[in-house]
Amino acid sequence: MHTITDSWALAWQLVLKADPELLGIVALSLRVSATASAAGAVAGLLLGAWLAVARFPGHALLVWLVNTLLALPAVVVGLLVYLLLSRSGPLGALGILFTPTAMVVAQSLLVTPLVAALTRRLVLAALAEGGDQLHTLGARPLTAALLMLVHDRLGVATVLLTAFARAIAEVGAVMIVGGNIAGITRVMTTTIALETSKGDLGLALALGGVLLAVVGAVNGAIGLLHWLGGRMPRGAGTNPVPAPAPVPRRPAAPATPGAPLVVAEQVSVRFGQVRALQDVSLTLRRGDRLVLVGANGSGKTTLLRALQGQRPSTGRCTHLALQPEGRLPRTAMVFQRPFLLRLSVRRNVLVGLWLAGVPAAERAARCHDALACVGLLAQAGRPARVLSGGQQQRLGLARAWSLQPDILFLDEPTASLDPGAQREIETLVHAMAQGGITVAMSTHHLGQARRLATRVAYLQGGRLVVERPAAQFFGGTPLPDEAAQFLAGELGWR
Ligand SMILES: Nc1ncnc2c1ncn2[C@@H]1O[C@H](COP(=O)(O)OP(=O)(O)OP(=O)(O)O)[C@@H](O)[C@H]1O
Repeated sequence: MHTITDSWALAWQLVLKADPELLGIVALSLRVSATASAAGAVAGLLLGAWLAVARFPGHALLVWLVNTLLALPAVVVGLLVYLLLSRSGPLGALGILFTPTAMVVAQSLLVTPLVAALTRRLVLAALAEGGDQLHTLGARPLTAALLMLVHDRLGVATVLLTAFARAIAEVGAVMIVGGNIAGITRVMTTTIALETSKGDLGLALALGGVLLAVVGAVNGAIGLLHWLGGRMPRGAGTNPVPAPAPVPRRPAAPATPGAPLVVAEQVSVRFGQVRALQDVSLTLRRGDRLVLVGANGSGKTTLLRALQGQRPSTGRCTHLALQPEGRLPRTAMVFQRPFLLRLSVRRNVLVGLWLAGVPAAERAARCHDALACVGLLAQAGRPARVLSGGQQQRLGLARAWSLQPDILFLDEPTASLDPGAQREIETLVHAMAQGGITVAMSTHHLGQARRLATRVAYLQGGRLVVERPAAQFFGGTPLPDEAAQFLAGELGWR
């Protein structure tokens, strides 16, 4: 017990005295482990992100291997690197055995599987939340995975800190490939091992305390940076939100209204045993504001996604060239809860433009116009995730509108908004449609469907029961029984 209390006092003395030999050892420990962590981070982050999205024969085996290597003993890594770098080994000609470089190599190998395994889990969790939405924005799987690393920077920092701690605390690898040469390869852990073997347990424990203090200081510095980052001014957060500006009209193209843009033929979608859509045939025409209605689970979202381009199980959805432009229509999708990256409002729009391949020179202006159009210009510098639900949805619309879509798909865009925010979104959608965008959306609000739709489609159990011009759908023309009952039930309050 005495040894432990004495060792704490000794640790403080060592730190306060700033002993030059100790400082040299601490500096080398930091240099070796920080370099190894950086090298392991580059390899591990890329490997983990790739493993999260890649699919190939043997993928599961590789994931298993990486996860198993988490338990790789440092001594084994040391021995392997020793055999590689020793004079008779394949890399012996490099002459780096018993140098800090060899220690960096060994520790990099040790931390790479750790970074890769943790990164893969982190990316998978983020993709489960927002992968689909990044995909509809045009992100390829690996791009989406790498974007998630930017999105979850705090998670990545934690992974890297874990790797650094694992590196600086290991003794087996650095002892074998470094040789514990005083002034050259002696680091904190090898010094502790040496003092232990000499029987100076108090000094060994004191050095252990210093090592913990060093890691604590690194940890604290990262926390401080994060805290300072959070306090940086980020634009006018408390400014009153200006009302949405009138949506600028697109340059008037001599469009052919009513020309077919998307033709769905006998489209069925299955999820395992669930038949989400059954033999749906539908044509979306230029200038339509098609609104899908139906109970929960009736297939509205699935149909919107199929119309946007997700491959159905059977049947087909064909996008036809715009007339007279002669090119395929551009599409964008807005979801009930837009997935926003942990970046500023402005950067969220810019990332969407980047993913869509918009030239860099155009992005800033298009981003500015889009934020102005939804009344979020004053919030451009704020973190997107601190916006209110209605503001986040307007940002989702701005991101979609900035892509200059010909068809805008909106999946229950006002489902979680208060009546005021709902009206704001409706006004924007209406204005975008007036500006020449064809709209297909789903909603549970029949009042909204009545206000926005030019055509209404009613789905039930994955089947398209009826599709009519809005005036006929709501105007008392006889409807199939199921649709009539739905309308009567929903509009019973009238
Ligand atoms: N990824 C999926 N995996 C498994 N089943 C799914 C998936 N997506 C949808 N489904 C199922 O397909 C059916 C149709 O779902 P969909 O989301 O299209 O309906 P919806 O009309 O949009 O519902 P809501 O109004 O509640 O959003 C449901 O039974 C749903 O559980």
